[in-house]
Amino acid sequence: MSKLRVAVIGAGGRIGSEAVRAVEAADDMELVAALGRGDKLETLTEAGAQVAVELTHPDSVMENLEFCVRNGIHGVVGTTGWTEERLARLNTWLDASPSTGVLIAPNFSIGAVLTMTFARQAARFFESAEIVELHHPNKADAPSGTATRTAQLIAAARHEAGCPPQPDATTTALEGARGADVDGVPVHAVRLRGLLAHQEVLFGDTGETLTIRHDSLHHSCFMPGILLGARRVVATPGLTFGLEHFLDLG
Ligand SMILES: NC(=O)C1=CN([C@@H]2O[C@H](COP(=O)(O)OP(=O)(O)OC[C@H]3O[C@@H](n4cnc5c(N)ncnc54)[C@H](OP(=O)(O)O)[C@@H]3O)[C@@H](O)[C@H]2O)C=CC1
Ligand SMILES: O=C(O)C1=N[C@H](C(=O)O)C[C@H](O)C1
Repeated sequence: MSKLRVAVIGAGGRIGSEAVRAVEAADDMELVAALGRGDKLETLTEAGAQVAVELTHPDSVMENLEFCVRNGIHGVVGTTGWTEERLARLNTWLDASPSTGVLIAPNFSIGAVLTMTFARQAARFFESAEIVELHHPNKADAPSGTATRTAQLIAAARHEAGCPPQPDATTTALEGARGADVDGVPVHAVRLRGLLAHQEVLFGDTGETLTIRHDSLHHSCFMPGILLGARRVVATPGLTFGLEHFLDLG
């Protein structure tokens, strides 16, 4: 069987360099291009890439994806900074290239995906929910893509269940003291040397709290998700948001 022809964009970065090694080590894949900043996107088409793994920066991802989708190259995207407006633009490109698939995964680690799933399940049972995400200080965006997605899932589950807004008697506060408001869920971002990527989802109700915590300790934790995404996206046209859709979680 022929190998899947995979390229990595952002190949010199923290996660990109790990992804290069993971693709090279996968028996069913061939690394056909490894692009850094300033490299020509045409390298992807010249190399015959079927899938591009995009791990760059929120300022770069849109231009890279537009090129990929326009040229029928499937995308596996870990880069963060997604907004409704950006997703709408991406969907417009995908509409014009209907056999192309793009997976955007706010987090490729299985533990983080499960954290989001468990948080969504727990959301309707507790009056209060807050998120603390903790990352290395080189991270460009806050709150993290994972925390934003987790908050959106919690908010949607609470809305579906008819939960009222969370209790919060704060009337005076320093700016930022109550975190960022993501669909009514406060999200607090810590940036600390020594950390990689960590998240606590805190739920509270009368007489009890529930904390779901996940820790990414090494970039290798993202690799099984990236490789799975590359294998599945080639047969999944359109936009898939979240690795959970490829995990058969039930
Ligand atoms: N979904 C997930 O599971 C994960 C997602 N991420 C996300 O991935 C992204 C990258 O993170 P991280 O590796 O820590 O960041 P880094 O800054 O370490 O790496 C990004 C790399 O991309 C390069 N780059 C920037 N723009 C381009 C471009 N247009 N073309 C090619 N290369 C480019 C950078 O080059 P230069 O240094 O010259 O700027 C750098 O080498 C972030 O958005 C992060 O949040 C990270 C981990 C897991
Ligand atoms: O920048 C990072 O490091 C990470 N970014 C992603 C995010 O914003 O959620 C995934 C993970 O948290 C690591």
